[in-house]
Amino acid sequence: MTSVLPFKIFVVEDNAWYGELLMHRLGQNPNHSVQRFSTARACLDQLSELPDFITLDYSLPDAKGEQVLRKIRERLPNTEVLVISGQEDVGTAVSMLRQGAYDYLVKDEHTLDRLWNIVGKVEQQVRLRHDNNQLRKHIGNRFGREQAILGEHSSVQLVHTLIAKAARTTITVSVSGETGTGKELVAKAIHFQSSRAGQPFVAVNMAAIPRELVESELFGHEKGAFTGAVARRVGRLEEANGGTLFLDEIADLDLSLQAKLLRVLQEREVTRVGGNQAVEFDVRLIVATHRDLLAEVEAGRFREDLYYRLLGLPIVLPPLRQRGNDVLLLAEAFVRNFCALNNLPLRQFTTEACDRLLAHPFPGNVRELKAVVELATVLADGEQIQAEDLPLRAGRAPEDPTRQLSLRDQTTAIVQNCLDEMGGDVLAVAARLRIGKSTVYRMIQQREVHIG
Ligand SMILES: Nc1ncnc2c1ncn2[C@@H]1O[C@H](COP(=O)(O)OP(=O)(O)OP(=O)(O)O)[C@@H](O)[C@H]1O
Repeated sequence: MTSVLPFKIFVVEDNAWYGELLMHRLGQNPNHSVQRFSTARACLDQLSELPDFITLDYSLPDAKGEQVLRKIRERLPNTEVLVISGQEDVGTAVSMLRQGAYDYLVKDEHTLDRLWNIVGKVEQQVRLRHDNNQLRKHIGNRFGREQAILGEHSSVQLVHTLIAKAARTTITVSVSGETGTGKELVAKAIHFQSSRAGQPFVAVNMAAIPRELVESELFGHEKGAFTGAVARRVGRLEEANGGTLFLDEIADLDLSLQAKLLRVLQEREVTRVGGNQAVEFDVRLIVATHRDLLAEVEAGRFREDLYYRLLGLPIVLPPLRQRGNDVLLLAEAFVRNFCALNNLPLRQFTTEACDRLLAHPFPGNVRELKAVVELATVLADGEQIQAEDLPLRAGRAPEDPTRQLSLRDQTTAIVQNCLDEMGGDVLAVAARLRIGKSTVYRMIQQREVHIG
């Protein structure tokens, strides 16, 4: 924040003389814009002007300090309120501080100096917070320009539409897709397109944290909560407050922690490990997995209630091999960026190189494609990237988890295979597979398998 932006102060004081005194002192800083109100109502009516700081006389003609403070904090939770009282009363001071007052001053000969120091500190904090938000917005804009989700395939266009829809609200989003398909990119795009762009984006990968540390990573811990907890630590949920929490590889979360996460999400408050005070939080949740979460539910590895709590708006990222010519579009974009970044003359793919890229199954998806074309750019001798420059390893595309065969389909395939091998001899098949012959006969009767 530059010094040109005024720091807006409301002085709420019914004693005209004292009010003028406060205004005069605070107005000595040319960056301060100070307004005085002699009643609580007049101040509350003007809160839409978004003051940065409020000094509040405890005894106003139309309300007591507690009521006014509560109303201000409900509407402007980030605006600091300094209570100034004519009487020294420890009980009142404690109660006001508990309700979130920044400080409590008693009117005496030191009040103006103390007020000056406090306003200086708060102003610094507010300006820092503002700078921070500006920076985050700037990073967000850069993210938008540099980290665009590229692709013309209809499936990618649908992803764009869903991202825009998700960004308009705080709905939970569940992103699924094989490794390297861009799940984290989608999560960031939603965050940076949403009104939370100026707030934190916190990503946690469930598969990357040792099981015994997941709880304290997510929910935080108090000092001494367990061996090694040498200091209090704020959890990732609290860290993401006001912003977006991205839980990657959610299927790897332990069953016992799934129950705890569900509770925390439902109550919208979290208690640090070893602590006893619940802290409220406000986060948009985005989860991702490369597994079929419903299959995990069916297999008893993922809680059904949590599944439905997390499903929200599902976004499915298709594997690269199902995105047609997007492979070439992405490959060219990656080469262009890589050449620009390394001051290399632009390299083009030969027709054979394009054919090889189109034929490769890319089990590592976009991440693999990026690595392959960047290496090829380095390896290429001339201005063209030849098919031989592409370091493509022979690999099988991973099974699409949503298309995995059910147990029944697999049984049918095995029995059919065996029937074919044994020339339709039901008894031999039953003996070999150690299943009852009536099972095989029933499958034939129900036309699940056939002889010959
Ligand atoms: N459509 C896309 N356009 C441009 N870059 C992409 C696209 N999709 C993915 N990428 C890039 O591919 C890489 C992998 O993407 P990302 O990390 O988002 O995938 P992921 O699905 O979260 O991977 P994992 O399953 O391993 O966590 C990143 O460098 C990302 O920028």
